[in-house]
Amino acid sequence: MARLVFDLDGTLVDSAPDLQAVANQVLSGEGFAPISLDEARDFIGEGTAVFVRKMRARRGIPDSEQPRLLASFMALYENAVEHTQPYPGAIEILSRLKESGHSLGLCTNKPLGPCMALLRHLEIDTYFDAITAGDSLPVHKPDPAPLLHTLDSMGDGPAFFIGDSEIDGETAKRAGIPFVFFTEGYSKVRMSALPYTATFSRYPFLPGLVEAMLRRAA
Ligand SMILES: O=C(O)COP(=O)(O)O
Ligand SMILES: [Mg+2]
Repeated sequence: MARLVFDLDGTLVDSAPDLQAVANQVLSGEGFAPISLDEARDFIGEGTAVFVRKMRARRGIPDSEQPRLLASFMALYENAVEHTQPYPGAIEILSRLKESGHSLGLCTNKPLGPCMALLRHLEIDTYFDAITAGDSLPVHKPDPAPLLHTLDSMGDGPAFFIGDSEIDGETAKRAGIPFVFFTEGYSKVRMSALPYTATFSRYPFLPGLVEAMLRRAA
């Protein structure tokens, strides 16, 4: 059986509309124009502090405002679940993989508060044997520590990291874990630039892919 660690934003769920809504509430409170959904997608991947930094830069808001705007952002982000949708089939396939005996983990740069609020909202908070969020450790992805920390509490077995971005690819590479690339998320680079072992675009393809990778690893 495998240890399957998933990224969250852009991999299991499309959360960009919620991040866009939070950003636009913060921006409108400061008298600035809103950001588009594409901009929100572009800013996701390296955690909330980086999202807020990129959002500020887009509107020319000075660095000195980072702590204050990050705090306003976090307060609204804590329960931002309403506009987030799982990718088609993601939840069913997670549950099928779990029933087949695989161990599931989550390694995200989303902070633990909004991460858990979202998992509870989707009723999948009990699916995971280990969860490492963006603020669980002093470092976050692409540092390999969060991925290795997640795997540590998942027993034994071949490990795979399933994610949507170059940050995830880099994390997997530095941890020495094969990377499975979900192509429908928020990646900003060409696919050929990513160090992936396998790739999929639709969740129903994932169980077969996992079986094939396990056969190859055996
Ligand atoms: O919150 C982010 O910036 C990214 O989150 P992710 O690691 O789940 O993609
Ligand atoms: Mg992601």
